[in-house]
Amino acid sequence: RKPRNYPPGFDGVPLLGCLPFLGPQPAKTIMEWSKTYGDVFYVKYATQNVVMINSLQAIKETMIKQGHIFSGRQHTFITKFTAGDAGLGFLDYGSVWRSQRRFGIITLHEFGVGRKCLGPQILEEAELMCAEMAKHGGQPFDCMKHITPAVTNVIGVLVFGKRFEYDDPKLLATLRLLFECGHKFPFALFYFAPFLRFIPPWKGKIDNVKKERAPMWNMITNAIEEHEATYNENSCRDFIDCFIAKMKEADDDPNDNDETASWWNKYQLFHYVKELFLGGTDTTATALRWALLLIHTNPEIAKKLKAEIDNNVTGRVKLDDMINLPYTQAVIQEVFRYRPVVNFGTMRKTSAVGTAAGYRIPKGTIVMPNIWSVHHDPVRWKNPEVFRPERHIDENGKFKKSDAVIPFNVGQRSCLGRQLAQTEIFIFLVRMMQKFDFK
Ligand code: HEM
Repeated sequence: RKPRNYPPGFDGVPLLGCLPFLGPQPAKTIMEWSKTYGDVFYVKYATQNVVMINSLQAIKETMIKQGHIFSGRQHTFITKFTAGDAGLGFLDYGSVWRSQRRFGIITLHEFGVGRKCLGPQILEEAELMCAEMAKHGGQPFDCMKHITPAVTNVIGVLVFGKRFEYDDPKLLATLRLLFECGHKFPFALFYFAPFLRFIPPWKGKIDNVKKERAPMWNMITNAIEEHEATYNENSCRDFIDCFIAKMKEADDDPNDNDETASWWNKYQLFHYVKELFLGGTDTTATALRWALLLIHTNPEIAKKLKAEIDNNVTGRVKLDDMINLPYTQAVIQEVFRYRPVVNFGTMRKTSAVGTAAGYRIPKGTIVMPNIWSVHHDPVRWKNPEVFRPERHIDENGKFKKSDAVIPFNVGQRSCLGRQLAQTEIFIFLVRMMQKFDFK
């Protein structure tokens, strides 16, 4: 029996729920279903009901206005397997998540995120990446082969205080794992249908990730040990050092019974570091890949973009140049609108009873925003399936920042790495456009 005033929805078939009906583009299918059920409705994923939020208005109503209710996470077999139920992204809502999140924001800011001084660091990596790309001498190549290591190195510098050479086995092991996890691992399937882990071929996928992740996990463990051995409280070199400082503070105050204090430990540090790599690399690299593909397949847009950059940026690009590049900003915003990278955000769980579009959402409900449907809403976007950066330019030729383009989701639980990703995408893209023609 459904709880009172529960949203309408779709149960599908026993055991699998709606899974057999989602098709190759689930976000598009869910958007289609919203025509029948409305902005807020439930679907059964395997055996679990998930409330889908399909409009900007309902996403703001739940994730911003009722952020204290709609910001939890559920722990399942797969969150334990991939994230140890630690780190940041899979912590449930509450004081521990809040204190770890605050630490993440402050520490990233300390090392330049959200400030102009980050620009030159990223530019240095962009230069090295472009040099690798130039070695192909104009012949076709897989751009991800160069973008992913470069983006990984940006996180590496923030977290470990150093970058890797592109042929370093440690970097290559990290990239292999990113590929295994990011592209081939059906996380959502295991989240909703954990029983599949006992059944071939799904069991094989779990075993494969276990094998592939060992070198990266060892690398992080070794880096933490090296940092501990060389730690100097007068000079915090990177994210790991800042976390060690917190661990020492907590050790020095054994009377501190606050539940957040016990989370300053090595297990948490390990999972936090791992998550910055796994959450921040493939996403940013994929956004850049979409940008290159869309520029390449739209020669008029490519020409306009290149002309703007050539006319307004002298020499190496700086973050200060952004203000003079409205069309470039429009292209980036349109890439995010058109292909949002993370269509469903990350599953949220309600920590108390909430409301959405007039329905009652019980405590403990899994809720998913459909970012795709916000970005392809035909009422807001004329011809949403057309890639058209001009829609983000106003009548005076200025860039119009849109609060309806939400690739990082919104509210207190939105992406921790938003500013970092946006800076990287701007610098990498402009530098590639300065160096190459993507014909
Ligand atoms: C284009 C690049 C990126 C996109 C599209 C993206 C998107 C997202 C989305 C949709 C979420 C879920 C937020 C929610 O539940 O509402 C998220 C969470 C998160 N992202 Fe990103 N992300 C990107 C880059 C990064 C980078 C570079 C980092 C690393 C610094 C990062 C770290 C995280 C973390 C730690 C969380 C969990 C936050 C929490 O639960 O408090 N992301 N991201």
